[in-house]
Amino acid sequence: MDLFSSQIDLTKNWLPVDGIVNYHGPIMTHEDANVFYEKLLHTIAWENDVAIIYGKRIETKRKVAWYGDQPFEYTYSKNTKRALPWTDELLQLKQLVEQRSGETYNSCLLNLYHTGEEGMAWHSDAEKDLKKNGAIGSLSFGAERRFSFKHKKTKEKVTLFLEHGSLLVMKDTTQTHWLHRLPPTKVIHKPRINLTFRTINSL
Ligand SMILES: O=C(O)CCC(=O)C(=O)O
Ligand SMILES: [Fe+2]
Repeated sequence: MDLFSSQIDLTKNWLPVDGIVNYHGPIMTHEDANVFYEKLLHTIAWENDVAIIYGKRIETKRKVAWYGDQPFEYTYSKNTKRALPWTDELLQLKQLVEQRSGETYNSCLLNLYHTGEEGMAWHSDAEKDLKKNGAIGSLSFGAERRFSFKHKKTKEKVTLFLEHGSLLVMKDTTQTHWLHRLPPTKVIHKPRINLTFRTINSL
């Protein structure tokens, strides 16, 4: 084994029980990650997300976009979106994430957090349209942010940092037993883009 090729153990499971989370660290050069970040910022059809909070329809500051192999309808935060056809950059990134994770995906949800004050609350990605126990490949660009898991029963927490150009893979029973969130923070002022590659059950 070449101990100098990588400091990161890809086989390490960050969850102690009830699921599998592997952090691959950056999977491209810093320069390539910069190019993808700029391209995604300018070519993705970013839209404000809507959420229902205490029965009220609220537009989030965070922006989202949804792409896929087919015009899948995907219900996310009680809001239905139709997937757009892949862009060149998204297809390249999908291929890279598929190679690195050894999984396949047919869709991608993108999130744009303009500053650290935008985040995502505790949730799991286990909507009925998503393949049960399917892998989710999460690519991050821009500001490095903290990402946390919380066990639904024991409330045990696990936290890691998601670097520019990095890949995190959540698989097995992770979504059944664990919540995850992107906590807001006042100390980060730069944007972050996250792509979660997923598998939608197609009819
Ligand atoms: O921004 C992230 O790292 C996670 C986003 C997320 O959990 C989601 O889109 O479901
Ligand atoms: Fe999620």
